[in-house]
Amino acid sequence: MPPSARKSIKERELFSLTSSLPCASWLKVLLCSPLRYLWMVLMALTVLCVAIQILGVVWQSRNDKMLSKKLLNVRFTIEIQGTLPTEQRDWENLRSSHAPVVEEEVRSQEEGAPKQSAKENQKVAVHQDGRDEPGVERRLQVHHQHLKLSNTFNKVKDSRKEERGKVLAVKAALPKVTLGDDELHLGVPGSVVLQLGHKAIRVVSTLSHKPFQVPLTNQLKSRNSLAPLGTNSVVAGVISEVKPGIATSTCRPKNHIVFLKTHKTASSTILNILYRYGDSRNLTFALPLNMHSQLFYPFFFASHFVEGVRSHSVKKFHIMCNHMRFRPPEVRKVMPQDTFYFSILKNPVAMMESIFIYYKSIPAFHKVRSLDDFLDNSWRSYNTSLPNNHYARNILTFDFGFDNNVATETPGDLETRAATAIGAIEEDFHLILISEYFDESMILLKRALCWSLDDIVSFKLNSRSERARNMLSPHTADKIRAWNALDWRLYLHFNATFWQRVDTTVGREEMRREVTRLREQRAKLAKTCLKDGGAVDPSQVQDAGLKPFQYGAAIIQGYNLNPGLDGPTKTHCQNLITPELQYTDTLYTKQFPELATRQRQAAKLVASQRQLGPAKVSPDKAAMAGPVRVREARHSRTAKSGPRNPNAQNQNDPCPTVLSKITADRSDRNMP
Ligand SMILES: Nc1ncnc2c1ncn2[C@@H]1O[C@H](COP(=O)(O)OS(=O)(=O)O)[C@@H](OP(=O)(O)O)[C@H]1O
Repeated sequence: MPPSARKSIKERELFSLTSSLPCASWLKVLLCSPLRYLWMVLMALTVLCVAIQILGVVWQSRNDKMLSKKLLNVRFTIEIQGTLPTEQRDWENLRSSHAPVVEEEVRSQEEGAPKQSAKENQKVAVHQDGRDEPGVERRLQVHHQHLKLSNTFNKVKDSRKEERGKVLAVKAALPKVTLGDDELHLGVPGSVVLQLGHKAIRVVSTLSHKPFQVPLTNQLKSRNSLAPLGTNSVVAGVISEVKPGIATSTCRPKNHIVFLKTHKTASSTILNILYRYGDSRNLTFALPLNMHSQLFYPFFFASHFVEGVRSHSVKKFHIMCNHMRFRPPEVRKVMPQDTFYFSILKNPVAMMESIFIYYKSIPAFHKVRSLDDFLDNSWRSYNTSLPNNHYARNILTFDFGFDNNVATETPGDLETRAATAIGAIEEDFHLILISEYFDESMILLKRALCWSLDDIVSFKLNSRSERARNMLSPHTADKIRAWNALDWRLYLHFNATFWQRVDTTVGREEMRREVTRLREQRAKLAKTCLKDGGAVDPSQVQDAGLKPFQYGAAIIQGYNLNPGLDGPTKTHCQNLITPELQYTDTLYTKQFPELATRQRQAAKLVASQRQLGPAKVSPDKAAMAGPVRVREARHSRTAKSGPRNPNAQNQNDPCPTVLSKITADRSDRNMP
């Protein structure tokens, strides 16, 4: 039907156009209908939707391809062993400055689907050995609390854009989680936790099919140019099997270790732990030259103090842990680049009480009647240029390699010096433990080194009998804190960072549980090994070879073994209670059998010559085992000839003549 006259000219034109078209009449109806514009819009939308769908399919298939490529290149084995501690150090250094940023990032990303993530996590844990582990949600939550930032995070964010995946976080030190007596190591320091934006599969693993380069930043550069932190950090791997929703993890025990053995801080107990660990695995110790018991303390450490360095007879050292005055560049000449550095501090108040008894013979303490007497008249009895007086003041600061004397009347100087020491220690050490929280310290150490509970169980060594202790008044405690102001600041700082670390890496609740397990294990061992269930006075120690070194006015306790022990149990029990000096000799003999024979012969010769002169050894000390007795004999002589001012530059190193003299009679043990 032709359009009516009322229809507009436009419609008429349209009609004439459509009538000429070779198409169906419904199209003509459509185009001429008053709703034609609506129809046209609808058609356009339909075309748009189809186009979007097609694009989506192409996009998805591209993502699929990338995901499978990525998963094929994820591995749970760290191929380049040496890089891990370096990475951990990165994280440690970066922690303070960047943590809030990453945590914010992690929070904002997790808030999107918190429940889903947790649920998936629960399903996804798998043990290093491949066993599925149930109930890991809580641990993974703990683990997520400790996500820390580094530049790596930005790097990963970039890669996220490329890969269209979703990076959840980069993590500093993935914690081990404990499952009964077993431990699940949730990864390695520097692991990347990925949430790939694909079908809700969450992969927790170490990433990278190619070297994961971390940009070198100021924070990453160590003050002493330690490892070029972050560079060449490679965590490579291949995943053999990917189960959707399965988290994977790994953590490799560290065995390159430096322990700065500070004085009167429970360091002999830690030394015993390290000795047993290394001994049972045939690791090589950086032992003092010529069978000495200390690394020529109180001289600043020098690499040639270590047996095997100058002779090049040892190619690689694993553990260095004898008393030394720390000097980082020299230590690094001996130890591998990826070495883990740790030490321990003690409250200077309790420490001073112990030191005063133990080192009563040093010039500073020799003539005073009591500790209060010394503190009140230190201006008279404390002469910095006399040998061994460094024991009397800020001994921690001294051991870490700093000047222990400070003018307290100039507070600015004190604060600057304390801050410098703290900064340097933070840079040089991965972990600082606290003697007052020994068991908690061991848990932190266990986690940091990726060791087992059995590795860190110990008995208290080098402890004084109750009879040789003095109560201190609050006033005396105040005086000690003022006198040892540098040590006090160190202690306050590292006590705080210790608990921060507990909170951020373990959590108080989990720490309590782990400490309980450690104590149970210790109690079990004590029942098996110890005759009297605990320590006894030295006079009651039956095996002279297990008698601890006695010094000053202290009465240092020892242990007796349960009768009837044999085989590996006896060896294990015996190692647990072997005092420092005896164990050091044993290890030296194991590492350098020929040198040890020669040293013993030389020592015998010196001892027999000395017998011609007046004997200066007390009956109690004379009853000790061979090596201890020899050391004891030389001890009183060298105490008098120790470095006069160990802080002076020319005292950094014993000069060759002094060294060869010391070497000849193995008389380095100025003080225990
Ligand atoms: N496990 C544990 N927990 C807490 N305290 C402990 C532990 N082991 C040893 N100790 C105490 O540490 C003091 C001895 O320290 P050191 O072994 O470092 O002394 S030394 O410098 O090697 O001579 C010594 O302190 P005092 O007894 O107050 O002198 C030991 O009792």
